[in-house]
Amino acid sequence: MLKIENLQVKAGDKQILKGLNLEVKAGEVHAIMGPNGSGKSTLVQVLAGREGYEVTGGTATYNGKDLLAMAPEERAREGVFLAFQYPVEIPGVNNVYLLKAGLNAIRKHRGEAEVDAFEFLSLVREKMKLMQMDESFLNRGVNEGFSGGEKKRNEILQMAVLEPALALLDETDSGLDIDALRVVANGVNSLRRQDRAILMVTHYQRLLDYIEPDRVHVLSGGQILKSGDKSLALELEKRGYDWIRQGAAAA
Ligand SMILES: Nc1ncnc2c1ncn2[C@@H]1O[C@H](COP(=O)(O)OP(=O)(O)OP(=O)(O)O)[C@@H](O)[C@H]1O
Repeated sequence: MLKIENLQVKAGDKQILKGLNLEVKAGEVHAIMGPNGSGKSTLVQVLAGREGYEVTGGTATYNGKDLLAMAPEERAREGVFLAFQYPVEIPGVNNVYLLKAGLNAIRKHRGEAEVDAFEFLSLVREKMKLMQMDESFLNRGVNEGFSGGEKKRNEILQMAVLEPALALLDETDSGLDIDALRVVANGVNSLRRQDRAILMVTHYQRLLDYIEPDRVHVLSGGQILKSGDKSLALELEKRGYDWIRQGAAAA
């Protein structure tokens, strides 16, 4: 579904990604871990099409298409979804409006009719129940005044309603209390499907106890230095990142 080859990305004067390779197949969940400032957020932001980054080399192919050549809204319509590390507040735009507009844009792109009001409401209610969110959140401004954890739940609610093909989650676990972590993980797990891929950035192995990844990658210094199964995350928890950096430098 997603194939990244030799991706090089700059922001300002800084070369952040320095030849990153990664392949994620449909049905798989991959975790990206790595030290602060290594380029994890940059990777998912560039895949989602955020402005401010310059791709200086390499490719990213999504379902056979050149992802980097697509406008951000085109990527979203084609099923790419990014749950932000720091979800933005959009005062004046209520949550239910955003969800409906997003869903209708995707349906229109697929040549489907707009969602029926009744069908939409029952879909949203079902997903809010899954995320253990009170319905009063629907009529509030998007993330406006939400607590940190509520914003993260709201990101997963959006994802559950929009049903993306490629979900990118940037530190969705940060700032969540223990119960909320379980709720968010349940929400993500409910979206695991053979035709969907999930790429999640996290610092903590504990998220991976709830959402079991197929692959774990260590991004350090702008490259994937090591990949493995979930046992790699346990090893990182014990040993940190230095041994990986040293191993790469020696190679
Ligand atoms: N616009 C920019 N101009 C200059 N440097 C930038 C810019 N954007 C990001 N960077 C730098 O690029 C590096 C990678 O940032 P990024 O946010 O991708 O790291 P990260 O791996 O997600 O870190 P963390 O784990 O702390 O969230 C950082 O050193 C950051 O300061």
